[in-house]
Amino acid sequence: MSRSAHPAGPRYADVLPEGHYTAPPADLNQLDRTVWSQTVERGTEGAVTVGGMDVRQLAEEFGTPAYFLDEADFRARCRAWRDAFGQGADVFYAGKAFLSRAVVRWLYEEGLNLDVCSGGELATALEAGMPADRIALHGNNKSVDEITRAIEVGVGRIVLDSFQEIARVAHIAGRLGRRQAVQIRVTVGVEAHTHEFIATAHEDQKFGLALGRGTSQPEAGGGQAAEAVRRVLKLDSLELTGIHSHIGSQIFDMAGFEVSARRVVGLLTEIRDEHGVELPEIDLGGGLGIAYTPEDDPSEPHDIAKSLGDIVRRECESAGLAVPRLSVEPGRAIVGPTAFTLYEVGTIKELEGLRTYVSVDGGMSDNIRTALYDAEYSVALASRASEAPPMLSRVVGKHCESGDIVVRDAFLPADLAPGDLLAVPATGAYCRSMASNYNHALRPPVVAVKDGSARTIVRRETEEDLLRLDVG
Ligand SMILES: Cc1ncc(COP(=O)(O)O)c(C=O)c1O
Ligand SMILES: N[C@@H](CCCC[NH3+])C(=O)O
Repeated sequence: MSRSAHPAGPRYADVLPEGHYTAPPADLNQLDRTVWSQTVERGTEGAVTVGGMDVRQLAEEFGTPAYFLDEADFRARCRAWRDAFGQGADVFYAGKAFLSRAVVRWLYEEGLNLDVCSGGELATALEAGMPADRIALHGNNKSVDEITRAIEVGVGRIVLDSFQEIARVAHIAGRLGRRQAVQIRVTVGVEAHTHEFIATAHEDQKFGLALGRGTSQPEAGGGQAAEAVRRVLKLDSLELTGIHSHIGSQIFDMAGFEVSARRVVGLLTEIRDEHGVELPEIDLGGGLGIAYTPEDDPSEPHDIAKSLGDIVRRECESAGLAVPRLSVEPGRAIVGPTAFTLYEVGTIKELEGLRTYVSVDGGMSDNIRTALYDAEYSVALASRASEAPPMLSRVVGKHCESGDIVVRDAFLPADLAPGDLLAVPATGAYCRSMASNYNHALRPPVVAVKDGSARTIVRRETEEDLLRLDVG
């Protein structure tokens, strides 16, 4: 079989999307530090290693596809966020990005709190020993059971998302004889520069209560949020501790967070003026972007902490407010860069003059983000180095959909062959947690690697797991 590389030059530009870099990287074997976790490197035999372990050995032991999570990198990121925000602030890891018992223990040990948004996430957190007072419960439609369990176990805060929920949480807390600490989630009217499906602070969407007038509750005086504050302050079973805003996800531009901070402090000022109450907390949510390709340039936790801290302090000083305790909820920025997915190449199809389709043994069931958000990823030949010329490739999965794409446009060596291993970096967030059983795929394991040893923290599904649910 002979496959030719596409000639460099204008033909790449003809088939690549506008804005995509058209020149292949100078060295296909080089692992760009911006997208790989800290212990990943190419070993002396040319294969990629993580935590001192060779991917060929990992594939042998754990199979493919599989997510390999660099535990040292995860812990280092937790510490970086913790240290950047310091004692005067709280970092809540957003469990929706990826949650397992091991992760909860690492978070606990590294001094982070946890944001959960379902009964399942809450159960995982509690089972792994996260103290309830370090847990926040989110969600735009929490069930009565979820609210009841959260109050019974004593979660540190519930973030209220609608007028109905104010009444619901108050009723349940009252029935249980508790006074529950709550924040109110507001939409601050910022258009975050990210994919439409993951922007959450413009007013026309399902989350939060609008700072502006809003449309569904015309009776709400100065906006839905102000009305929510009035209602909560009247309820004995609720203790309003702060205001919450989350503007979206995979955001690089800090300007949106600054506007959000300014508007949230503005609401605190209005609350002080109307009710004579100074709320002690604000939460500015998560949403900080990570590098999926070498072109992405995310901010460091230290710079994020400084920029958010400065703006909150400045706004509070000018309004004459005591500076509230700040919290943030990074999910992707902590776990995203810590893992890569390892696949085995199965079939390769060259479409003359267009690109080469490289099919791997997973796909949209282990990474839905490319199909869902047009997300961009990088990919590297991981089981060996190669001196072959670059070949414009599309890495696709094995599912029955032509949209089943893992990496839309990438350069791989032209001598790629079935049996080679490919690694896709930055798949720690929203890949395993959004994985599905489409086509009855078995969801891959998550394997933690550290200091030359590897252990499964979430095991691979089996056909028995699938059939156990099929009780017909
Ligand atoms: C309320 C809330 N907090 C935190 C996050 C975490 O976001 P990210 O993983 O982008 O940091 C999300 C998800 O976007 C969210 O909805
Ligand atoms: N799941 C999305 C982000 C949504 C975050 C949760 N509010 C992603 O993969 O980018």
